[in-house]
Amino acid sequence: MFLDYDGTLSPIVEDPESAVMTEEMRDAVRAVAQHFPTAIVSGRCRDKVFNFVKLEELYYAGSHGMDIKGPTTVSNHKAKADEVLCQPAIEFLPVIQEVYQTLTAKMQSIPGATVENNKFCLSVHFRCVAEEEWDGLGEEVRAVLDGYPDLCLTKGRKVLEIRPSIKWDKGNALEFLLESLGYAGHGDVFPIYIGDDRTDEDAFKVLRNMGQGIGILVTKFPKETSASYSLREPAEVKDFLRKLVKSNGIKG
Ligand SMILES: O=P(O)(O)OC[C@H]1O[C@H](O[C@H]2O[C@H](CO)[C@@H](O)[C@H](O)[C@H]2O)[C@H](O)[C@@H](O)[C@@H]1O
Repeated sequence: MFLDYDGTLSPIVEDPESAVMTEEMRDAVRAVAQHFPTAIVSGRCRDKVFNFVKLEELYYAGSHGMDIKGPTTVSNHKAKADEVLCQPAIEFLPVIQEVYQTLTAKMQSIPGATVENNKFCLSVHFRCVAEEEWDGLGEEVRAVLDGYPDLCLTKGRKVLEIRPSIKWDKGNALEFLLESLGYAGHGDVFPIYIGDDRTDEDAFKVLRNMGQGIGILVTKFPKETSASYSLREPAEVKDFLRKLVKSNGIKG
């Protein structure tokens, strides 16, 4: 089971640092993880996601999959429990931290703008910035990045994301996790990936190309997607997780 942290497990809030996971959601994820290897995949940094979720039995893939670590405790399921650590963008760490300092200084002049350090990537949030300032903010960010051709810029929901230009996304993270679990090439494995973000499409595509498992997009509105199913909001994700545990005759 693969879960995108933001949106599927936690609603969007004004302050990115104030995201939380409800106890009910934590219980639902804990129950699933008792029986199926479970990973949280997020654009946020791994430590932060762990602090929101606080479940040691999960795999965590932070920084859009560029920082993957296995569980620190064992679960009931029989998945391979070898130590897992994968950081394909490790050599970018100094440059990302340098750009973080520069952008933090630049964004001070734009009320409401914040720069989030996600270790192997950065997020410049403009959710709280006056709309007439958005273009100027984008230009400032692009001007900083002109000096760093090995970094790229993408746009999310009221957020600009800066990442190393390597071919590694949430889809690669999903493939890496399936391989680490010893599931690659096993036709009897059914991966489920739940996500709400544009960046989750890379993982949905992996499942579609494998012809195995399902991608579930969390959205209130119809959207073009490579996912096979949809759920409307985190509350429906929680119910789905509970039903999944029950339908397997497992006590959650
Ligand atoms: O991969 P995800 O777990 O979906 O993370 C994507 C981004 O999530 C966070 O941003 C989102 O939440 C913010 C606060 O609620 C909101 O302002 C923003 O619009 C959302 O995209 C996180 O802060 C980013 O670093 C992640 O990249």
